[in-house]
Amino acid sequence: MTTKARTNVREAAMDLLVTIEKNQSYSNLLLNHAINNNQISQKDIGLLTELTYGTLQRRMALDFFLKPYIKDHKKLADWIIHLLRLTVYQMVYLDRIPDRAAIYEAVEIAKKRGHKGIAGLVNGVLRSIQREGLPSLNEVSDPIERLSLETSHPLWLVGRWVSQFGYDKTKEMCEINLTAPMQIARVNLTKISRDECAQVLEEEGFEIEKSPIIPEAIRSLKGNLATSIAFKYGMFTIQDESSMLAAYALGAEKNEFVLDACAAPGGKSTHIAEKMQNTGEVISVDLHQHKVRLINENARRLGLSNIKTNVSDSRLLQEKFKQETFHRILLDAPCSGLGVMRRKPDMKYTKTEKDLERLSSIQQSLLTSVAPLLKKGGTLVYSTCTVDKEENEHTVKTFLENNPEFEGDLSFKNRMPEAIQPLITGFDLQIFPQDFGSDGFYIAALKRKV
Ligand SMILES: C[S@@+](CC[C@H](N)C(=O)[O-])C[C@H]1O[C@@H](n2cnc3c(N)ncnc32)[C@H](O)[C@@H]1O
Repeated sequence: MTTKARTNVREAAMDLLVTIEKNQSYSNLLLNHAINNNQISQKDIGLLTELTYGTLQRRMALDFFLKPYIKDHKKLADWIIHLLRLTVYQMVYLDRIPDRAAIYEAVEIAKKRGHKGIAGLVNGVLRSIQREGLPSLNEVSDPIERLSLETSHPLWLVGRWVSQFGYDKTKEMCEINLTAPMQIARVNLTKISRDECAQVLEEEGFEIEKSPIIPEAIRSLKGNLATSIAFKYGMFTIQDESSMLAAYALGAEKNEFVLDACAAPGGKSTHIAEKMQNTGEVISVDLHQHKVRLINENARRLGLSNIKTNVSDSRLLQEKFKQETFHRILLDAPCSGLGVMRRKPDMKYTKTEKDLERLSSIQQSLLTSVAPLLKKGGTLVYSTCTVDKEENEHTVKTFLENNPEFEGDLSFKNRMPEAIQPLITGFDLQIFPQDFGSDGFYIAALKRKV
């Protein structure tokens, strides 16, 4: 890698970090945009991703390290702060980059983007850190505050998780959230077997491993599966293993009539439709036209003709469908997404406790509104990609208290993949990211009494 290319990558990472923070926009979307716009070479994509995600992931710890060396944080332009964070990230967490190289590159960027004085300041701060070392996190005596800083999770969230799940589980979760997630795909069994799909991808140059958890899932050890020819031919869907469990819990059978009430972009609808072997009908509803278009595109790519989409507010579906219409209903509710922080690290700093309260009331009203559409004896699955008792257990408990014609479905364990069954004791399941390395996810299976 030439020095010039490296400078460009760091500068691109710095610009990305500025934009992500300013616009509070999604890091994954902006990263792809930056790769295409800056014509980042294939071999530099890895470094750009690592620098951007790593600096975002570790932001609070990096600020803790920088604090004694910056007199007035507020006086510095945003890009200088991001440049300093980015460089300290390399110095602390990336062994393969020598400190002097990281500092040299930062000073060059500061010269180019600012003036001599700024370059001197950047050089001074970084050289002092190199000479005097980092402040120790052991100085923080409160264990919750220390964990929050060490793993860069907001204090309110760490405190909330500790009170809900205990310190040890929270620590494991915060630590795994700092690691890069694997890319997982669900093979479209209506088109091809898992073995055949793995072989096709290996012939394309990917390195594939079979999921030990989900019988139709594969893991990509090398390469972005979305760029494969097999993807274009609809042989698989990119989806996390935890998300695949929702269709298992629902257990839809051939020729049934199924509602997916919050369906876009269609990850679970298409899984359900595949499990029904392209028979029956899946009604896939979402609030937004542009998102519903994605469900249609995915269904087309996968060759599934048993999905019918509908742009609606699912709280109003009783105006469109008669009571007791569906054999099964999935409500994969809008949620705080605390289970997918590894994929969207910027989210850690934008979510607030208020968001969780607001969501809990939306989830409650969605559940109450779709429930009457279920046939007697039918199955209702409630799921979220979050780890929070208010949005999960509490939402379901309140629903059951107010709707005595529903009960927990204890038989759902038998429908789940074998590897998951030992985790299930009742009618619901909270998956933590540290359980299998998959996303944090919650599923509750309910039944309408006959
Ligand atoms: C967790 S995402 C669904 C992911 C989807 N099930 C999948 O597997 O691809 C939640 C979805 O709910 C939709 N949504 C939010 N409020 C809604 C409402 N009142 N009615 C219908 N859809 C809603 C959002 O637009 C979002 O696409």
